[in-house]
This record gives sequence, C-alpha cells and structure tokens, in this order.
Amino acid sequence: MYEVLLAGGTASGKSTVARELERLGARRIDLDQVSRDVCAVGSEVCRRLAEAFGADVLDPRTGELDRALLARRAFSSEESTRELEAIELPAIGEELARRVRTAGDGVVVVEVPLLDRVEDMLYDVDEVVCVTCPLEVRRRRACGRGMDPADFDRRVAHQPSDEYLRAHADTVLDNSGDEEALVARVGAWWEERERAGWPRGGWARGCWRRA
Ligand SMILES: CC(C)(COP(=O)(O)OP(=O)(O)OC[C@H]1O[C@@H](n2cnc3c(N)ncnc32)[C@H](O)[C@@H]1O)[C@@H](O)C(=O)NCCC(=O)NCCS
Ligand SMILES: Nc1ncnc2c1ncn2[C@@H]1O[C@H](COP(=O)(O)OP(=O)(O)OP(=O)(O)O)[C@@H](O)[C@H]1O
Repeated sequence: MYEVLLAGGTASGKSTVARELERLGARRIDLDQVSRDVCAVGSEVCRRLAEAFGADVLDPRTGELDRALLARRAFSSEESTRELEAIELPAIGEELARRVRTAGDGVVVVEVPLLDRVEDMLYDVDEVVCVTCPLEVRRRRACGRGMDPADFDRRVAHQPSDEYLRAHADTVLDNSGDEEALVARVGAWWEERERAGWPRGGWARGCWRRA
C-alpha cells in the first residue's frame, strides 16, 4: 500500500485532485464523509452533540443531525469548535484507522480538511500532499457553489493556513491556475511515482512524522 494524506482548506481543490487520483486507480477515503458516517442517526456521537450544542440539533422525529444549525453553533467560537472536535475526532480517528486497515493494496488517498488535527491519528503515511490556493480565490470558488461567505470565513478561521500546510507537506500542488493545469500536475505526480514503483515513504521529508 502507498498511503497519501491529501490536505487543503475549504475549496482548495482537494476533491478535484482526489477524483483524478481515483480515476488513475487510487482508493479514496474522505474524512468529511467519515465525519458524516460517525454522526449516523442514533449514534453515541449524535447523543453527545445534542448534549453539548442543544437538543434541537437533532430532528425530534427522525433523530437526524441538523448540520447547518450545528455548524453555526460550533464554528461561532474557538471554544465551541474545540468542543465539537473533542466529541467527533476520536470516533473519526477510529473509523479512519479501520478503513485504512481494510483498504487493501495499492494507492490509498485520504482527503483531510484539517491536517493539524490528524497528526495523532495516522503517522506512518508515505506522503503528505497539500493543495494550496489564495484565500480570495477559494472564497470565490466556495461561494460560487453556494456557500455563504460568512460561513466560509467562520470555518477557515479554524483551519490551518497555507503556510502551515506548505511547511508540513512533502509535495505542494498549487491550484491558483485552471482545473486543467491542476489535473495535469496530478498526472505528472502519479507517473513519477509509478515509474519509481511507489517506494514507501520515497518522497517523504518526514518533518512531522513520529519516529
Ligand atoms: C459541523 C458539521 C456537522 C457541519 O457539517 P457540513 O455538512 O456543513 O460540513 P462538512 O462536514 O461537509 O464539512 C465541510 C467543510 O467544513 C470545514 N470543517 C469541518 N469541520 C471543521 C472544523 N472542525 N474546523 C474548521 N473547519 C471545519 C472543512 O473545510 C470541511 O471540508 C461538520 O463539519 C462536522 O461534523 N465537523 C466536525 C468534524 C471535523 O472536525 N471534521 C474534519 C475532519 S479532520
Ligand atoms: N483550478 C480551478 N479553477 C476553477 N475552479 C476550480 C478549480 N479547482 C477547483 N475548482 C472548483 O472549486 C470548487 C472547490 O473545489 P473542490 O471541491 O475540489 O475543493 P475541496 O478542497 O474538495 O473543497 P471542500 O473541502 O470545501 O469540499 C469546486 O466547485 C471546483 O469545481
């Protein structure tokens, strides 16, 4: 297995990169999807979210999580974002480890919105790839697909900066150009590793890994 952490902030272009890697043959795990799965109706995570953020974050009839309401409350301050993460991250970490264990051979790409929060979850990855893009361009792209600008700003305020990502990445993919340029860069990235036989940790600078 060759395991890649693919990190980037809101609307940086992670999914565009991950889709292309999937097309080339990688298996894809999206931490946002894992975080939705651990909030399934009736889960312990949902029960604790309702306790911390108000019973009305769960639909009284179906038990379904009102994600927009929870997002407004949880991203309103540093403290409430930490509280959200204290409830969800351990469950996300467990489920992620399970999915990686059962992913089989080949290339596995894990899409990570918050690289700084996963360092304790996974440390023997082969490569950390970050997608970066100027904040204004990301805001424009996020709003272009229907995100409220205030919601974008609230979330980004709690995310690692591009400077942090660049400092922790083995490979940086700049996405300030068009999608075609990004996809071409991904193709070149894949080809280079394919030619080298996907050597485990072959491109790692290892600056953030534990021994
Ligand atoms: C608050 C929730 C329910 C809002 O759901 P919603 O459907 O609106 O968003 P979704 O889950 O699709 O996330 C979309 C994006 O929001 C941003 N985001 C999510 N969680 C966080 C966070 N804790 N801090 C900053 N940004 C975040 C990321 O850019 C992410 O890609 C949801 O974001 C959540 O459960 N977050 C906590 C889990 C978490 O920290 N996930 C990140 C995994 S590393
Ligand atoms: N280079 C680009 N030029 C123009 N639009 C782009 C480019 N890259 C991505 N986009 C668009 O920007 C939006 C965000 O891209 P994408 O979904 O890949 O980002 P993401 O990092 O996965 O976002 P999120 O984590 O918030 O879901 C999408 O609508 C996508 O089509």
